[in-house]
Amino acid sequence: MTVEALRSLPKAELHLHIEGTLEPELAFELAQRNGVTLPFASVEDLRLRYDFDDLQSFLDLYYACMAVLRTADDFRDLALAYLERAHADGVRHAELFFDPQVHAGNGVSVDAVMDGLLEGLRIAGERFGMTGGLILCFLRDLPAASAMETLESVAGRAGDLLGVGLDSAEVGHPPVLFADVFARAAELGLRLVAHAGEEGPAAYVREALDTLHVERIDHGIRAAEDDALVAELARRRVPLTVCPLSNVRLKAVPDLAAHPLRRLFDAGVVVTLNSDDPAYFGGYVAANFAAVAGEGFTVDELATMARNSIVASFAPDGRKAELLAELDAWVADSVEMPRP
Ligand code: HPA
Ligand SMILES: [Zn+2]
Repeated sequence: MTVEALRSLPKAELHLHIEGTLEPELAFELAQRNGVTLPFASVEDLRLRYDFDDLQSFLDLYYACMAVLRTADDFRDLALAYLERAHADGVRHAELFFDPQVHAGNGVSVDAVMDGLLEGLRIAGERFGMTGGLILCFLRDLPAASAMETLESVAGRAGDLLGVGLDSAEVGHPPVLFADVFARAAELGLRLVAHAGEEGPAAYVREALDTLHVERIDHGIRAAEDDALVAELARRRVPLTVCPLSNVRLKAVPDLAAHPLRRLFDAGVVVTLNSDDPAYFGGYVAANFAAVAGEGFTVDELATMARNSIVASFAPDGRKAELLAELDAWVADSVEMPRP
C-alpha cells in the first residue's frame, strides 16, 4: 500500500508534540521574527544534527529549538503548519501535546501558548473541517511541585484542555511521583494520559495505570516484555499510542522489523499509529502507516489501527460516529471490485 493511498485513510492523531513539528525552516523564520539567535549556522546545519542516540539526545535539541517560540502568533503558526500537513495525511482529529514548563522557562505564559494553539485549531476547523484539542504535558524530570503549580495556573481554564499527559526523560522518573498531580487533574475534569514504556520498563506502564489512572498509554512498547501486562492491556482495552518511526530514530528498538507492534497487535491490544515529533523523526503520520505497511501489516490491519485511533480519541461521541462512518466507506472502497 503506497503512502498516497494511506493518506486517504481517515484517522486521528493522538500522540503528537506540537513543538516536535517545528521544521528547521520555520525555526529560523521565527528566530528572525523574535530576535532570537539559534546555536546553529543554517537550516542544513540544524538538520544534520537530527541523528540521535537515545531520548535524551533528542530532548536536548528539541528543547533548544523551542527558544524561538515566543508569542501566541508563533504558536498559531506552528499549529497551522502541522494541521495542514496532518490534513494532507488524512488526519481528521488531532490531539496536540504541549510543554508549558519549557515555554515558561523562556518567559512565555501558558495563556499565550494555549491562545495561539487554540486559534490554530479553530482556523483548521474552518479550513479543513478538522477537530481536535490540547493535552498539557508535565515534564517528569522536573519536580512534581512544578507540575502542580503549572496545573493550578490553568485550573481556571480547564475547559480549554482535553487533558494532561506526562513526557520528557523517562528512566529514573517513575509515574507514581505525579500521582497527586494527576488526581488533581481528574478533579478538574481533565482526561489523563502518560508516556510510559518508551525507554522505561514495563513496570512503569503498570504504574501509570495503577497510580495515575490514565486512560491511554503513550508509546507503551516495552509492555511487550511482560506477558501478563500485555494480556491485561488487551482485556481492559487500554489504547497504546505507538510511534514506530520515533522508536527507530531514538533507538528504543534496533529497527522496524524488531518493533513489538506486531506482537501487541496480535495479542489484541488497541494500538494506534502516530508521529510523535515528526519534524525530527523523518515522517508525519502517513509515513508511519507506510513504514508499518512495509513490515507486512495488511490494509485491513492498518484500517483497524486507524479505527482504534478514532475510538481511543477524546472526540465527542457524535464526531467519533461520523469519522467511523467515513472509515467504513474507505474500507468498502478499498476492496477491489470483481471483474464482470
Ligand atoms: O517521545 C518522547 N518521549 C518523551 N518526551 C517527549 N517529548 C517529546 N517527545 C517525547
Ligand atoms: Zn511523545
